[in-house]
Amino acid sequence: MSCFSMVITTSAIQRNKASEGATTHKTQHNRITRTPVKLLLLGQSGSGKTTTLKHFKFTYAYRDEWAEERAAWRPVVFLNLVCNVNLVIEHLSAAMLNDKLAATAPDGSPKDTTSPSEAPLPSPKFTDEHQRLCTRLQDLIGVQLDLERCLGLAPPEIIHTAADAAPLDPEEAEPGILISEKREEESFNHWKDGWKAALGRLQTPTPREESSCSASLTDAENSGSSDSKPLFARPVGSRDSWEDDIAGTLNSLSEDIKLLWQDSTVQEVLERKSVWVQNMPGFFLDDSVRIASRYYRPADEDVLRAHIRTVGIQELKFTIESAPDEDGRIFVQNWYMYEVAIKRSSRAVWYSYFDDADAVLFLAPLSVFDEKVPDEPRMNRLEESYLLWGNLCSCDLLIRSHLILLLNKCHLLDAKLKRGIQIRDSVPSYGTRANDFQTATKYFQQHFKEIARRKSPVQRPFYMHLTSEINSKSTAVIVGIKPGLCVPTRVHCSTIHEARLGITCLMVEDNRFSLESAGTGASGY
Ligand SMILES: Nc1nc2c(ncn2[C@@H]2O[C@H](COP(=O)(O)OP(=O)(O)OP(=O)(O)O)[C@@H](O)[C@H]2O)c(=O)[nH]1
Ligand SMILES: [Mg+2]
Repeated sequence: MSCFSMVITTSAIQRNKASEGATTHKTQHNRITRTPVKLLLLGQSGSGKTTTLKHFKFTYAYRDEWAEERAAWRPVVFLNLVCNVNLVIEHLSAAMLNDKLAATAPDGSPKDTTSPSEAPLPSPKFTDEHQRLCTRLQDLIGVQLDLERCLGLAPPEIIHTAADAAPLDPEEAEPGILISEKREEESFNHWKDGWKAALGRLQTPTPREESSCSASLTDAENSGSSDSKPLFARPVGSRDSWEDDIAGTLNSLSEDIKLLWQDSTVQEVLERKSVWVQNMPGFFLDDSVRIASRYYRPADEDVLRAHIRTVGIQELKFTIESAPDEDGRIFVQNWYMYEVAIKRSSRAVWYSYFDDADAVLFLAPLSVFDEKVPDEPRMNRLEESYLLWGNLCSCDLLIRSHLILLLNKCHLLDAKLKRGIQIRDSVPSYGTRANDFQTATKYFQQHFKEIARRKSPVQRPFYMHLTSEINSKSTAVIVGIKPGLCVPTRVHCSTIHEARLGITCLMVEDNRFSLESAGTGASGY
């Protein structure tokens, strides 16, 4: 079976979008429709699933479609920035309070330490200006609530209580992972009709779907409607007016936000608490002045960097066409991609809905090796990825699907290691290996490979890539699963390349094309 992948850089895509009008001979050619491709995107929260979808949308949507989508992300960027500020203020206020308490304590000693065994550090130098900043920026708490309400964000995920919880699979039951299967199923039932309706739409294409190249990022939960929706619900009423109100508030606080983020004491407070805001999803503090300008409109890069948590299933459809071959044939192929944001406990229910998936793209961020799963403080995030990956590999229902493992956020991993963060402190099995990028990625790759070997009911190949999904200079997207896949005309490739061994990456950079066998990827087994 042959497989190949295509890696497209953002800059190349933009150039190609600029020349969209160039393909004018469609009607004179024989159009041959190929079997659709169905791709599943899985991975823990924040692993980069939506970002991957955005890459595809960015690649295949017409300019006006993308422009509309991009504009719709403006309030999400606002929300991300406001959350960044509120997080910083929270830590600053706590540190100032701690400082005050220490000053009034009988021995007058500051309480801040880097670790209990270390001597107390001298207190950071707080001034009245810090207090004033906290006061002036406190309006942003209300702004955050307004934005969340206006964006129609879903309530927090189901909270698993010990009372109604039971381990799903005794083999997998680990301390701190008690999950209510019943409540997950209720949640699943809430949106699975949307999934069925989505399938219905696939069977009766709308005129838009029949057009030569269309893309729509829709929310399967609301798929009873034929309109495509952006990734979140828009509020009723004049969107421009509430967005502009928020833009006005941000604009009036722009200078304070900048002062806050550039303040050395604030940086010291965050560092002591090991709060790396810059590594968190949706970090925009370095761009606060630009974003808080009254006429701000998101750039493509902002959209890739913005984060809003996906609930349920997101669907992206697009059609790609080959360039006409010598016989004047144009191959047309529909692609359906689904981001599945469901807890691991409900996999038994939902896997059956995807058993015909051609491939599963599993995203596992490597930079999270020292982070905990929110709401499950005893679980390491890398450990969660291992669990999810093991579940996927062992699933009989998905046995026919190709597995592509993207070890994502590599540049963040590199940055953490360069800051001196020791992997062995969070991953004891790492032992005394060198704490560098190469050794670490080799170790993590080996671990994922080993899980696949142990858990797969039958031995099958899978493909592994090191990626940075928001780094447009490196791997951006991977497409192309089936033999004979159409190569989109938009990237001006007229040849279909088949890989002899595993995955081949088609590199498109600065108008130059090259094929790289496996690139940063590696096959399993
Ligand atoms: N620095 C960095 N950030 C990334 C990378 N890939 C994704 N992100 C960011 O990580 C955040 C989360 O990415 P998403 O694509 O929304 O993650 P997701 O898997 O869809 O998350 P949920 O919908 O919450 O399950 C976003 O702010 C992205 O911009 C990466 O390679 N490097
Ligand atoms: Mg998502």
